[in-house]
Amino acid sequence: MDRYNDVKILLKKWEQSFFQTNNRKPNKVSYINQYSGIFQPSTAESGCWGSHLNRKSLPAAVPKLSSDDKETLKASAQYFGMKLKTNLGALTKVNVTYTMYMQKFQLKGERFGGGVGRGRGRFGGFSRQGDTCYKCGGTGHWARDCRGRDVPPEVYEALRDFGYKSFRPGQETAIMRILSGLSTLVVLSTGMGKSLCYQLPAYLYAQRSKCITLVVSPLVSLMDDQLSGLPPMLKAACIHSNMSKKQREAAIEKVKAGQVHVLLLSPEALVGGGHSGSGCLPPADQLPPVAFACIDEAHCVSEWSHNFRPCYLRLCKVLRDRLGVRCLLGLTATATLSTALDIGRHLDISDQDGIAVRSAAVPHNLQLSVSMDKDKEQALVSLLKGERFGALESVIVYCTRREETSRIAALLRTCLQGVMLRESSKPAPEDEEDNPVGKKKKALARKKIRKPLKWIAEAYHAGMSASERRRVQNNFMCGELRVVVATVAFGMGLDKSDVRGIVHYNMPKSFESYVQEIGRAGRDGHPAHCHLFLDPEGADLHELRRHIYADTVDFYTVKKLVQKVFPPCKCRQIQQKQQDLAQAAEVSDSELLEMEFCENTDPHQQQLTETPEEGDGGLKLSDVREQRACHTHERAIPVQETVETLDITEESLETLLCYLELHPQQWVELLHPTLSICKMQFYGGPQQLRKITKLCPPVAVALARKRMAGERVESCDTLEFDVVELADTMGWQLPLVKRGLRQLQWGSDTGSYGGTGRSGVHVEFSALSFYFRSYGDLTADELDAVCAFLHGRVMAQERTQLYQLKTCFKAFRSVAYRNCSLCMDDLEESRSQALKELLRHYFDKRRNLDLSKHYQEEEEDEEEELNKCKMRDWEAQICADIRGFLSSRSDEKFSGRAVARIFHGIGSPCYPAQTYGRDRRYWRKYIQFDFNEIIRLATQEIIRTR
Ligand SMILES: Nc1ncnc2c1ncn2[C@@H]1O[C@H](COP(=O)(O)OP(=O)(O)OP(=O)(O)O)[C@@H](O)[C@H]1O
Repeated sequence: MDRYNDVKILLKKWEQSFFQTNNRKPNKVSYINQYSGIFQPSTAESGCWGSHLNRKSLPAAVPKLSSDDKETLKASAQYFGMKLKTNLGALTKVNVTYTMYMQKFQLKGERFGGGVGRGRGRFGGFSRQGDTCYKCGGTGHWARDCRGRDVPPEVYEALRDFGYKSFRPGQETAIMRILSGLSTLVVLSTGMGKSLCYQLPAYLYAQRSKCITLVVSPLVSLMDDQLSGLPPMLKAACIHSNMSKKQREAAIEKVKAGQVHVLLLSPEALVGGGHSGSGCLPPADQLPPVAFACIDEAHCVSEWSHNFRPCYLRLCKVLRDRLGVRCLLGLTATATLSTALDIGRHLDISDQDGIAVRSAAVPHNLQLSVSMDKDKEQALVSLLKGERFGALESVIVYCTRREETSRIAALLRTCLQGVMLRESSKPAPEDEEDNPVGKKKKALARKKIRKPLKWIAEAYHAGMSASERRRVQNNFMCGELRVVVATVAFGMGLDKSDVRGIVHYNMPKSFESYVQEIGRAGRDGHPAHCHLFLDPEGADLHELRRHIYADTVDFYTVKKLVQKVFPPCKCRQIQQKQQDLAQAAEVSDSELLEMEFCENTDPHQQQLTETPEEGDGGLKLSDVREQRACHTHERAIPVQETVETLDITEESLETLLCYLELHPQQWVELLHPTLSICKMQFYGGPQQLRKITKLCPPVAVALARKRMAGERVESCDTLEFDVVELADTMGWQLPLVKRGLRQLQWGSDTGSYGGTGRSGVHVEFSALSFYFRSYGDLTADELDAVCAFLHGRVMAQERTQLYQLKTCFKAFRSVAYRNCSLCMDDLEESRSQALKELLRHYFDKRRNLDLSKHYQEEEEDEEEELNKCKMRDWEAQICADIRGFLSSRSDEKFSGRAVARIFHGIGSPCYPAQTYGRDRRYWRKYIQFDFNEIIRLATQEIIRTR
């Protein structure tokens, strides 16, 4: 009580002085600040930059309290509890969180020239006067209010070590945020120096303590190049699914031994999926602490982005939950403001500043033009001979289709034969001159560029052999090849700063792609030219629509998937039975027993208590669980089998499951992909199997289920079952069941085989599967709602993309020249500026990510009306062709969607382009007609011919 009175007197004094200084009573925040000020850390983990105080290292950093401290704390908690109308537990939680937070900032303050807790007495309250700004090391303000541009000398030293004199726009802000442990999204155009934003902090962190930086990049084929391109002072390794197991293990050993500063990972290597099975990284406690994680091509996180990759969503979750990473850095060259905000949400960037690092969409040194030529081939040749492009040494011509690249390359070789390059002068870029890395590159480049031009034009696409692609790329890199005619596969990760021209022979699929592709020119800051040929008839639009339709799924397929994801369970019946029994006035002994049995064997109730709550925001599984009979089951659907039965790609399947997880009611909770089928062979015959059932309950249950399914088990010496379903039924955790089954191969009490110590039991797990938790008691209405949601979501995505495509077409058309002769020598600066303005507006305007409604509204426009008329005129002919196609393949089964895909020239897992593309009578025949209309007509015909 004495202590309480002491504390009370002191705090009353504080309240008075607060009133005098601030002319108001302390509010809730002031109380919490004051309360937390009492509980100052007496120890601090020294020598770190703060952000790798992640989950792993935080508990160690919380100071130990003396008994005296505890008394004081208890007394003050009592006082503040009264003031804040809260309980001791809540206050302690606030206190500990706050202390950790403060500790991090103090450490940063210390790093940047400040001192820990300076100017703050034991009861001195929380005064910003004594705190140091983590940015400039000064006192009297915090970093967010810092007006100075001072960056600690250590950071500049590191910048010089990297060979640069100054930061480029955006780099400093991003680097300082990362060094402060604040998650950040960097949106900078191609070649603006995004890599430095992770390389420099990784270097500084590694200098300070033994920690690693994770860099996740989707460009697996380029990872080795990325690795060799890192500055020499950064020791790095990479792990991706194209590596052999031995190579991966060697890389992991290096990481564990602390020999690596930066670890490059493919998303699949981190989260599993694809053919790599589970992720490749060992558990967090076997790795050095993770300073921060960098996610390259971060737009793949946003489900509405032009390049959404479902495994990117799981990526953030894995980084946080499994590796304890708290600070994430997202890098992207193309994200509209709305997409950036969406990515920011996934990266948990709460403050607007964290996504403010955005640059103008198009670099100022690029000159843009568009033309609508009738004869594109002739126009391209003229353009490459003209004033603007005639002097350019390195040019990339982008085409949509692979076949077209070879044709155009051959055309250019013929038409540009003997045409001399026009004169051009090109001084060395300034900022790279003085740095050792830049100098080395430059010297190398000069050596290579001196080689005379040997080849005029070559094709490049993903269908070519790896060696052929390498040859073309190398020739282009060293300046021996002038023009590469390529699909978008060329250029990702291309480190050639003097590409002088980009020509789009076909329209790109979105503004994002356009900006990304033109961004490959003029990375050295010198003028570069970009030209786009827009098909006046809109043929490119039809081609690109095909790609959009390739990803969509019809209602029938959605329904089949929903049936697989939510198979019915017995939880509702069990619950009903329990309620009936409880309500009965007289409960017989036997009923009681049965009830007990139900309680004990209801795995889902049991699992509920064992399952950790995950995720945040929205109405989650945990909320819905309260109201349901079923508390979710663990399920697995084999990837390959599902791809074949539903005829959709693995990526589309994963996307659909992601949509279900992202729904406010979180219909499923995705877990790490797993091998779900267990095959067991008992070399000791049925006798050995029976013996093992007594030792291993999962085997007993598997055998019992087999018997219940009506199979004869007496002479059985093999078992095959879905191990996920089995573990769920038993209420056991899957890893435990799997481990138990695996151990049977070695157990001495399961029998010895041939005296080898082996038990004579062979256990094998196969069938990589999507593994998730889902409900089994959804009513018919709920299942319908899930189907409607999923299909609606797919359609919204389709319409959004179609709308974007159309907007893109209209924008390009609005600034297009009638033909390219008007801009092949001179360029009207105003048109180039107008296009840049359109792009800036597109990237900077905040809008709804779901643009499907706009598409519906636009559908009413003249063009659509015209298309509808055209469809009506052609309907009879299309139906006749559908009938012809179906009768030519009468022994095969088709859905309306499968037929529409063939008529649009879209391959699928069950109807591949290699087979169906051979019949030219139907393949791609109706590409200019609405895909959904063809589905409708085809479905009609299929029903009629049944
Ligand atoms: N502060 C700097 N000063 C001078 N040059 C720099 C600076 N930062 C980066 N660079 C140079 O800019 C070029 C492009 O950098 P980087 O590859 O990091 O760009 P990027 O934005 O990651 O491009 P991409 O989107 O193609 O991956 C490199 O040659 C690099 O050396």
